[in-house]
Amino acid sequence: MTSATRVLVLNSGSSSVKYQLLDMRDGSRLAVGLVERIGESTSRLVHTPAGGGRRERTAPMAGHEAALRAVAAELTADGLGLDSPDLAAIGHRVVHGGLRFTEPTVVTDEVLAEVERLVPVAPLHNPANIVGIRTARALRPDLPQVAVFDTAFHTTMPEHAARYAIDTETADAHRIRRYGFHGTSHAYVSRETARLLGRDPSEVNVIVLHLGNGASASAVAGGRCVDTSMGLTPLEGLVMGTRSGDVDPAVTFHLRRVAGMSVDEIDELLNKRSGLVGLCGDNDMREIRRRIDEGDERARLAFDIYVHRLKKYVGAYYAVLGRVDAVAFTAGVGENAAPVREAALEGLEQLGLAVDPELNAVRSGEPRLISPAGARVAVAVVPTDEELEIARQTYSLVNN
Ligand SMILES: Nc1ncnc2c1ncn2[C@@H]1O[C@H](COP(=O)(O)OP(=O)(O)O)[C@@H](O)[C@H]1O
Ligand SMILES: CC(=O)OP(=O)(O)O
Ligand SMILES: [Mg+2]
Repeated sequence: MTSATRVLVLNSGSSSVKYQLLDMRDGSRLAVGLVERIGESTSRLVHTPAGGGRRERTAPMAGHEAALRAVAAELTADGLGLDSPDLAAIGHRVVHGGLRFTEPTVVTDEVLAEVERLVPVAPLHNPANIVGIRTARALRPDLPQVAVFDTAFHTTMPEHAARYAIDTETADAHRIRRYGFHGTSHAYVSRETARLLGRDPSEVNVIVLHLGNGASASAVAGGRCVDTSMGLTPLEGLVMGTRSGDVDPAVTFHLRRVAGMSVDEIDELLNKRSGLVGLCGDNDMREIRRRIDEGDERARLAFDIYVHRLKKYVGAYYAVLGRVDAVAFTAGVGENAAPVREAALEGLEQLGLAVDPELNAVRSGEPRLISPAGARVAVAVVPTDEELEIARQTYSLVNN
Protein backbone atom coordinates (compact mmCIF):
# COMPACT_ATOMS: atom_id res chain seq x y z
CA MET A 1 0.00 0.00 0.00
CA THR A 2 1.24 3.49 -0.81
CA SER A 3 -0.22 6.87 0.17
CA ALA A 4 1.11 8.38 -3.04
CA THR A 5 -1.68 8.68 -5.61
CA ARG A 6 -0.01 9.83 -8.82
CA VAL A 7 1.16 7.75 -11.75
CA LEU A 8 3.32 8.93 -14.65
CA VAL A 9 2.65 7.01 -17.87
CA LEU A 10 5.24 6.86 -20.65
CA ASN A 11 4.27 5.59 -24.09
CA SER A 12 7.55 5.56 -26.01
CA GLY A 13 7.25 5.00 -29.75
CA SER A 14 10.00 4.69 -32.33
CA SER A 15 10.40 8.45 -32.74
CA SER A 16 8.02 9.87 -30.15
CA VAL A 17 7.07 9.81 -26.49
CA LYS A 18 3.54 10.43 -25.28
CA TYR A 19 3.19 10.98 -21.54
CA GLN A 20 0.56 11.75 -18.92
CA LEU A 21 0.69 12.40 -15.21
CA LEU A 22 -2.53 11.22 -13.58
CA ASP A 23 -4.06 11.46 -10.13
CA MET A 24 -5.50 8.00 -9.50
CA ARG A 25 -7.99 9.16 -6.89
CA ASP A 26 -10.21 10.30 -9.76
CA GLY A 27 -8.20 9.51 -12.92
CA SER A 28 -7.72 13.23 -13.62
CA ARG A 29 -4.79 14.45 -15.70
CA LEU A 30 -2.28 16.78 -14.05
CA ALA A 31 -0.22 17.14 -17.23
CA VAL A 32 -0.15 15.63 -20.71
CA GLY A 33 2.41 15.92 -23.45
CA LEU A 34 4.21 14.63 -26.46
CA VAL A 35 7.74 14.69 -27.85
CA GLU A 36 7.96 14.15 -31.60
CA ARG A 37 10.73 13.73 -34.16
CA ILE A 38 13.21 12.34 -31.63
CA GLY A 39 16.61 11.88 -33.28
CA GLU A 40 16.08 14.80 -35.66
CA SER A 41 17.28 18.38 -35.37
CA THR A 42 13.68 19.59 -35.14
CA SER A 43 12.51 17.55 -32.14
CA ARG A 44 9.43 19.17 -30.62
CA LEU A 45 7.99 18.94 -27.13
CA VAL A 46 4.41 19.99 -26.44
CA HIS A 47 3.47 20.09 -22.77
CA THR A 48 0.09 20.99 -21.30
CA PRO A 49 -0.50 21.23 -17.55
CA ALA A 50 -4.02 20.66 -16.20
CA GLY A 51 -4.78 24.37 -15.79
CA GLY A 52 -3.97 25.06 -19.47
CA GLY A 53 -1.04 27.11 -20.75
CA ARG A 54 0.31 24.83 -23.46
CA ARG A 55 4.07 25.13 -23.91
CA GLU A 56 5.93 24.16 -27.03
CA ARG A 57 9.70 23.81 -27.48
CA THR A 58 11.73 22.87 -30.51
CA ALA A 59 15.26 21.67 -29.79
CA PRO A 60 17.33 18.79 -31.11
CA MET A 61 16.92 15.66 -28.97
CA ALA A 62 19.30 12.93 -30.03
CA GLY A 63 17.41 10.05 -28.43
CA HIS A 64 14.72 8.94 -26.02
CA GLU A 65 16.87 9.61 -22.98
CA ALA A 66 17.24 13.29 -23.91
CA ALA A 67 13.51 13.44 -24.62
CA LEU A 68 12.58 12.01 -21.22
CA ARG A 69 14.94 14.35 -19.42
CA ALA A 70 13.25 17.25 -21.21
CA VAL A 71 9.84 15.91 -20.13
CA ALA A 72 11.05 15.65 -16.53
CA ALA A 73 12.21 19.28 -16.69
CA GLU A 74 8.78 20.44 -17.92
CA LEU A 75 7.05 18.58 -15.08
CA THR A 76 9.48 20.09 -12.56
CA ALA A 77 8.69 23.58 -13.88
CA ASP A 78 5.03 22.95 -12.99
CA GLY A 79 5.90 21.73 -9.50
CA LEU A 80 5.10 18.16 -10.65
CA GLY A 81 8.68 16.88 -10.79
CA LEU A 82 9.65 13.25 -10.66
CA ASP A 83 11.10 13.83 -7.18
CA SER A 84 7.55 14.34 -5.81
CA PRO A 85 6.59 12.06 -2.89
CA ASP A 86 3.07 11.91 -4.41
CA LEU A 87 4.35 9.79 -7.29
CA ALA A 88 3.42 6.14 -6.66
CA ALA A 89 4.88 4.56 -9.80
CA ILE A 90 5.83 5.05 -13.42
CA GLY A 91 3.86 2.97 -15.93
CA HIS A 92 5.45 2.08 -19.26
CA ARG A 93 3.82 0.81 -22.42
CA VAL A 94 5.94 -2.14 -23.59
CA VAL A 95 4.95 -3.39 -27.02
CA HIS A 96 6.23 -6.97 -27.10
CA GLY A 97 5.98 -9.20 -24.02
CA GLY A 98 6.17 -12.53 -25.83
CA LEU A 99 4.34 -15.42 -24.16
CA ARG A 100 5.65 -14.79 -20.71
CA PHE A 101 4.06 -11.47 -19.75
CA THR A 102 0.31 -11.85 -19.47
CA GLU A 103 -0.09 -9.24 -16.71
CA PRO A 104 1.35 -5.84 -15.78
CA THR A 105 4.76 -6.50 -14.28
CA VAL A 106 7.12 -4.61 -11.95
CA VAL A 107 10.35 -4.15 -13.90
CA THR A 108 13.45 -5.90 -12.55
CA ASP A 109 16.80 -6.41 -14.30
CA GLU A 110 15.57 -9.83 -15.30
CA VAL A 111 12.32 -8.48 -16.79
CA LEU A 112 14.31 -5.88 -18.70
CA ALA A 113 16.59 -8.60 -20.10
CA GLU A 114 13.53 -10.49 -21.38
CA VAL A 115 12.11 -7.34 -23.03
CA GLU A 116 15.55 -6.88 -24.63
CA ARG A 117 15.50 -10.47 -25.91
CA LEU A 118 12.26 -9.62 -27.75
CA VAL A 119 13.77 -6.67 -29.67
CA PRO A 120 14.07 -8.66 -32.94
CA VAL A 121 10.28 -9.13 -33.02
CA ALA A 122 9.45 -5.49 -32.17
CA PRO A 123 12.40 -3.60 -33.63
CA LEU A 124 10.58 -0.27 -33.95
CA HIS A 125 9.11 -0.37 -30.46
CA ASN A 126 10.86 -2.40 -27.74
CA PRO A 127 14.20 -0.50 -27.93
CA ALA A 128 12.41 2.79 -27.22
CA ASN A 129 10.45 1.17 -24.37
CA ILE A 130 13.72 -0.07 -22.83
CA VAL A 131 15.37 3.35 -22.96
CA GLY A 132 12.22 4.82 -21.40
CA ILE A 133 12.39 2.40 -18.49
CA ARG A 134 16.15 2.84 -17.97
CA THR A 135 15.90 6.64 -17.98
CA ALA A 136 12.92 6.72 -15.63
CA ARG A 137 14.75 4.36 -13.31
CA ALA A 138 17.85 6.57 -13.29
CA LEU A 139 15.68 9.57 -12.39
CA ARG A 140 13.77 7.74 -9.60
CA PRO A 141 15.62 4.52 -8.64
CA ASP A 142 13.39 4.01 -5.58
CA LEU A 143 10.09 4.01 -7.50
CA PRO A 144 8.35 0.95 -8.98
CA GLN A 145 8.56 0.96 -12.77
CA VAL A 146 5.67 -1.07 -14.18
CA ALA A 147 5.57 -2.56 -17.68
CA VAL A 148 2.14 -2.91 -19.32
CA PHE A 149 2.37 -5.09 -22.41
CA ASP A 150 0.58 -4.62 -25.75
CA THR A 151 0.59 -8.38 -26.19
CA ALA A 152 -0.99 -9.28 -22.81
CA PHE A 153 -4.67 -8.99 -23.77
CA HIS A 154 -4.14 -11.35 -26.71
CA THR A 155 -2.67 -14.23 -24.71
CA THR A 156 -6.21 -15.66 -24.42
CA MET A 157 -6.28 -16.42 -28.17
CA PRO A 158 -6.91 -20.10 -28.81
CA GLU A 159 -4.07 -22.09 -30.39
CA HIS A 160 -5.92 -22.41 -33.69
CA ALA A 161 -5.89 -18.60 -34.02
CA ALA A 162 -2.40 -18.03 -32.59
CA ARG A 163 -0.45 -20.65 -34.57
CA TYR A 164 0.77 -20.25 -38.12
CA ALA A 165 0.48 -23.31 -40.34
CA ILE A 166 4.23 -23.87 -40.54
CA ASP A 167 6.36 -26.78 -39.33
CA THR A 168 5.64 -27.11 -35.61
CA GLU A 169 9.20 -27.91 -34.49
CA THR A 170 10.63 -24.90 -36.33
CA ALA A 171 7.87 -22.62 -35.04
CA ASP A 172 8.34 -23.78 -31.44
CA ALA A 173 12.13 -23.60 -31.56
CA HIS A 174 11.92 -19.92 -32.55
CA ARG A 175 8.68 -19.05 -30.72
CA ILE A 176 7.08 -18.11 -34.01
CA ARG A 177 3.38 -17.52 -33.45
CA ARG A 178 0.85 -14.72 -33.54
CA TYR A 179 1.10 -12.48 -30.46
CA GLY A 180 -1.03 -9.46 -31.40
CA PHE A 181 -0.50 -5.84 -30.29
CA HIS A 182 -2.40 -2.71 -29.18
CA GLY A 183 -3.88 -5.02 -26.52
CA THR A 184 -4.28 -2.26 -23.94
CA SER A 185 -6.45 -0.39 -26.42
CA HIS A 186 -8.45 -3.44 -27.53
CA ALA A 187 -9.14 -4.29 -23.87
CA TYR A 188 -10.16 -0.76 -22.92
CA VAL A 189 -12.29 -0.14 -26.01
CA SER A 190 -14.12 -3.48 -25.85
CA ARG A 191 -15.03 -2.76 -22.21
CA GLU A 192 -16.10 0.82 -22.97
CA THR A 193 -18.23 -0.45 -25.86
CA ALA A 194 -20.07 -2.81 -23.50
CA ARG A 195 -20.58 0.11 -21.12
CA LEU A 196 -21.99 2.22 -23.96
CA LEU A 197 -24.48 -0.57 -24.68
CA GLY A 198 -25.35 -0.74 -20.97
CA ARG A 199 -24.23 -4.36 -20.76
CA ASP A 200 -21.60 -6.39 -18.95
CA PRO A 201 -18.42 -7.04 -21.01
CA SER A 202 -18.83 -10.78 -20.35
CA GLU A 203 -22.08 -10.73 -22.37
CA VAL A 204 -20.96 -8.93 -25.51
CA ASN A 205 -19.02 -9.85 -28.64
CA VAL A 206 -17.17 -6.92 -30.17
CA ILE A 207 -15.03 -6.36 -33.24
CA VAL A 208 -12.55 -3.61 -32.31
CA LEU A 209 -10.88 -1.67 -35.13
CA HIS A 210 -7.86 0.23 -33.74
CA LEU A 211 -6.86 2.50 -36.63
CA GLY A 212 -3.93 4.75 -35.72
CA ASN A 213 -0.59 4.97 -37.48
CA GLY A 214 -0.23 1.32 -36.58
CA ALA A 215 -3.57 -0.44 -37.05
CA SER A 216 -5.09 -3.70 -35.88
CA ALA A 217 -8.45 -5.45 -35.58
CA SER A 218 -9.53 -7.85 -32.88
CA ALA A 219 -12.41 -10.21 -32.19
CA VAL A 220 -13.40 -10.04 -28.52
CA ALA A 221 -15.87 -12.60 -27.18
CA GLY A 222 -17.28 -11.89 -23.72
CA GLY A 223 -14.28 -9.72 -22.81
CA ARG A 224 -11.62 -12.16 -24.05
CA CYS A 225 -9.62 -11.79 -27.24
CA VAL A 226 -10.16 -14.73 -29.62
CA ASP A 227 -8.35 -13.38 -32.68
CA THR A 228 -6.38 -10.34 -33.78
CA SER A 229 -4.81 -9.15 -37.01
CA MET A 230 -1.21 -8.47 -35.94
CA GLY A 231 1.09 -11.46 -35.64
CA LEU A 232 4.65 -12.29 -34.63
CA THR A 233 5.38 -8.60 -35.15
CA PRO A 234 3.18 -5.50 -35.63
CA LEU A 235 3.55 -5.87 -39.42
CA GLU A 236 0.75 -8.35 -40.16
CA GLY A 237 -2.86 -7.53 -40.90
CA LEU A 238 -4.40 -4.21 -41.87
CA VAL A 239 -2.91 -1.60 -44.21
CA MET A 240 -1.25 0.99 -41.92
CA GLY A 241 0.35 4.43 -42.20
CA THR A 242 3.73 3.08 -43.28
CA ARG A 243 3.37 -0.73 -42.93
CA SER A 244 2.08 -3.09 -45.60
CA GLY A 245 0.05 -5.40 -43.39
CA ASP A 246 -0.68 -8.79 -45.05
CA VAL A 247 1.40 -9.72 -48.08
CA ASP A 248 2.23 -13.09 -49.58
CA PRO A 249 5.42 -14.09 -47.68
CA ALA A 250 6.91 -14.99 -51.07
CA VAL A 251 7.11 -11.24 -51.78
CA THR A 252 10.13 -11.17 -49.46
CA PHE A 253 11.88 -14.09 -51.26
CA HIS A 254 11.21 -12.40 -54.56
CA LEU A 255 12.65 -9.08 -53.39
CA ARG A 256 15.70 -10.92 -52.06
CA ARG A 257 16.34 -13.20 -55.03
CA VAL A 258 15.10 -11.16 -57.97
CA ALA A 259 15.38 -7.54 -56.84
CA GLY A 260 18.61 -8.19 -54.90
CA MET A 261 17.47 -6.38 -51.76
CA SER A 262 19.00 -7.27 -48.39
CA VAL A 263 16.83 -8.55 -45.53
CA ASP A 264 17.26 -5.21 -43.73
CA GLU A 265 16.18 -3.32 -46.85
CA ILE A 266 13.08 -5.48 -47.21
CA ASP A 267 12.30 -4.99 -43.52
CA GLU A 268 12.59 -1.24 -43.96
CA LEU A 269 10.47 -1.32 -47.14
CA LEU A 270 7.60 -3.23 -45.54
CA ASN A 271 7.66 -1.40 -42.19
CA LYS A 272 8.45 2.17 -43.20
CA ARG A 273 7.87 2.70 -46.92
CA SER A 274 4.67 0.72 -47.46
CA GLY A 275 1.06 1.08 -46.35
CA LEU A 276 -0.56 4.41 -47.16
CA VAL A 277 2.76 6.23 -47.52
CA GLY A 278 4.04 3.64 -49.98
CA LEU A 279 0.84 3.73 -51.99
CA CYS A 280 0.40 7.48 -52.31
CA GLY A 281 3.21 9.32 -50.50
CA ASP A 282 1.09 10.40 -47.51
CA ASN A 283 0.36 8.47 -44.31
CA ASP A 284 -2.00 10.98 -42.74
CA MET A 285 -5.65 10.22 -43.49
CA ARG A 286 -6.52 13.95 -43.35
CA GLU A 287 -4.11 14.67 -46.19
CA ILE A 288 -5.33 11.66 -48.17
CA ARG A 289 -8.96 12.83 -47.89
CA ARG A 290 -7.94 16.34 -48.96
CA ARG A 291 -6.19 14.93 -52.03
CA ILE A 292 -9.19 12.74 -52.88
CA ASP A 293 -11.41 15.82 -52.73
CA GLU A 294 -9.10 17.40 -55.31
CA GLY A 295 -9.49 14.38 -57.60
CA ASP A 296 -6.11 12.73 -56.86
CA GLU A 297 -6.25 9.15 -58.24
CA ARG A 298 -3.32 7.74 -56.25
CA ALA A 299 -4.79 8.94 -52.98
CA ARG A 300 -8.18 7.44 -54.00
CA LEU A 301 -6.60 4.06 -54.73
CA ALA A 302 -4.63 4.09 -51.45
CA PHE A 303 -7.89 4.81 -49.58
CA ASP A 304 -9.72 2.03 -51.44
CA ILE A 305 -6.99 -0.52 -50.66
CA TYR A 306 -7.00 0.51 -46.99
CA VAL A 307 -10.77 0.17 -46.72
CA HIS A 308 -10.95 -3.10 -48.68
CA ARG A 309 -8.53 -4.78 -46.24
CA LEU A 310 -10.48 -3.41 -43.28
CA LYS A 311 -13.75 -4.75 -44.65
CA LYS A 312 -12.20 -8.20 -45.15
CA TYR A 313 -11.21 -8.32 -41.47
CA VAL A 314 -14.69 -7.23 -40.37
CA GLY A 315 -16.12 -10.14 -42.36
CA ALA A 316 -13.53 -12.56 -41.04
CA TYR A 317 -14.11 -11.64 -37.41
CA TYR A 318 -17.87 -11.73 -37.90
CA ALA A 319 -17.40 -15.35 -38.94
CA VAL A 320 -15.01 -16.07 -36.05
CA LEU A 321 -17.44 -14.64 -33.47
CA GLY A 322 -20.65 -16.01 -35.01
CA ARG A 323 -22.71 -13.42 -33.15
CA VAL A 324 -21.55 -9.79 -33.16
CA ASP A 325 -23.08 -7.22 -30.83
CA ALA A 326 -20.92 -4.27 -31.80
CA VAL A 327 -18.22 -2.98 -34.12
CA ALA A 328 -16.12 -0.27 -32.45
CA PHE A 329 -13.87 2.20 -34.30
CA THR A 330 -10.99 3.75 -32.36
CA ALA A 331 -7.60 5.59 -32.52
CA GLY A 332 -6.69 8.55 -34.76
CA VAL A 333 -8.30 7.33 -37.98
CA GLY A 334 -11.13 5.33 -36.37
CA GLU A 335 -12.18 8.22 -34.13
CA ASN A 336 -11.90 10.97 -36.72
CA ALA A 337 -12.26 9.71 -40.27
CA ALA A 338 -16.01 9.34 -40.97
CA PRO A 339 -15.40 8.34 -44.64
CA VAL A 340 -13.29 5.36 -43.51
CA ARG A 341 -16.06 4.15 -41.17
CA GLU A 342 -18.71 4.57 -43.84
CA ALA A 343 -16.71 2.83 -46.58
CA ALA A 344 -15.53 -0.05 -44.37
CA LEU A 345 -19.11 -1.14 -43.60
CA GLU A 346 -20.72 -0.22 -46.93
CA GLY A 347 -22.71 -3.07 -48.42
CA LEU A 348 -22.77 -5.13 -45.22
CA GLU A 349 -26.48 -4.55 -44.45
CA GLN A 350 -27.12 -8.29 -44.83
CA LEU A 351 -24.89 -8.76 -41.78
CA GLY A 352 -26.94 -6.21 -39.85
CA LEU A 353 -24.15 -3.65 -40.21
CA ALA A 354 -24.91 -0.08 -41.23
CA VAL A 355 -23.77 3.47 -40.53
CA ASP A 356 -26.20 6.37 -40.17
CA PRO A 357 -24.70 9.26 -42.21
CA GLU A 358 -25.84 11.98 -39.80
CA LEU A 359 -24.61 10.22 -36.69
CA ASN A 360 -21.37 9.33 -38.47
CA ALA A 361 -20.75 13.01 -39.28
CA VAL A 362 -20.90 14.07 -35.59
CA ARG A 363 -17.49 15.11 -34.20
CA SER A 364 -17.05 14.41 -30.52
CA GLY A 365 -14.56 13.05 -28.03
CA GLU A 366 -17.26 10.92 -26.37
CA PRO A 367 -18.14 7.28 -27.03
CA ARG A 368 -21.14 7.25 -29.35
CA LEU A 369 -23.31 5.07 -31.58
CA ILE A 370 -23.30 5.68 -35.31
CA SER A 371 -25.60 2.84 -36.39
CA PRO A 372 -29.24 3.60 -37.30
CA ALA A 373 -31.85 3.16 -34.55
CA GLY A 374 -32.91 -0.48 -34.25
CA ALA A 375 -29.85 -1.88 -36.04
CA ARG A 376 -29.09 -5.54 -35.28
CA VAL A 377 -25.41 -4.75 -34.65
CA ALA A 378 -24.32 -1.57 -32.88
CA VAL A 379 -21.63 0.42 -34.66
CA ALA A 380 -19.75 2.73 -32.31
CA VAL A 381 -16.95 5.27 -32.15
CA VAL A 382 -15.14 4.71 -28.86
CA PRO A 383 -12.10 6.91 -28.15
CA THR A 384 -9.25 4.84 -26.82
CA ASP A 385 -7.24 5.87 -23.76
CA GLU A 386 -4.16 3.68 -23.54
CA GLU A 387 -2.53 6.02 -21.01
CA LEU A 388 -5.46 5.88 -18.56
CA GLU A 389 -5.63 2.10 -18.88
CA ILE A 390 -1.85 1.79 -18.29
CA ALA A 391 -2.11 4.10 -15.27
CA ARG A 392 -4.97 2.05 -13.78
CA GLN A 393 -3.14 -1.24 -14.22
CA THR A 394 0.07 0.26 -12.83
CA TYR A 395 -1.62 1.76 -9.78
CA SER A 396 -3.58 -1.34 -9.03
CA LEU A 397 -0.40 -3.44 -9.14
CA VAL A 398 1.60 -1.21 -6.76
CA ASN A 399 -1.35 -0.65 -4.46
CA ASN A 400 -2.16 -4.30 -3.83
N1 LIG B 1 -9.14 14.60 -37.97
C1 LIG B 1 -8.63 13.51 -38.54
N2 LIG B 1 -9.17 12.99 -39.66
C2 LIG B 1 -8.68 11.89 -40.24
N3 LIG B 1 -7.62 11.21 -39.77
C3 LIG B 1 -7.04 11.67 -38.66
C4 LIG B 1 -7.50 12.82 -37.97
N4 LIG B 1 -6.72 13.02 -36.89
C5 LIG B 1 -5.80 12.02 -36.90
N5 LIG B 1 -5.98 11.21 -37.96
C6 LIG B 1 -5.19 10.03 -38.33
O1 LIG B 1 -4.74 9.40 -37.15
C7 LIG B 1 -3.36 9.06 -37.28
C8 LIG B 1 -2.70 9.02 -35.91
O2 LIG B 1 -3.42 8.16 -35.07
P1 LIG B 1 -2.91 7.81 -33.59
O3 LIG B 1 -3.90 6.90 -33.01
O4 LIG B 1 -2.61 9.06 -32.86
O5 LIG B 1 -1.59 7.04 -33.97
P2 LIG B 1 -0.33 6.55 -33.16
O6 LIG B 1 -0.76 6.42 -31.73
O7 LIG B 1 -0.01 5.24 -33.81
O8 LIG B 1 0.72 7.59 -33.37
C9 LIG B 1 -2.79 10.12 -38.20
O9 LIG B 1 -1.68 9.65 -38.89
C10 LIG B 1 -3.97 10.36 -39.15
O10 LIG B 1 -3.91 9.46 -40.24
C1 LIG C 1 2.29 -2.07 -31.93
C2 LIG C 1 2.08 -0.87 -32.76
O1 LIG C 1 1.87 -0.97 -33.95
O2 LIG C 1 2.09 0.31 -32.13
P1 LIG C 1 1.92 1.77 -32.79
O3 LIG C 1 0.57 1.81 -33.41
O4 LIG C 1 2.05 2.69 -31.60
O5 LIG C 1 3.03 1.91 -33.78
MG1 LIG D 1 -1.16 4.46 -30.98
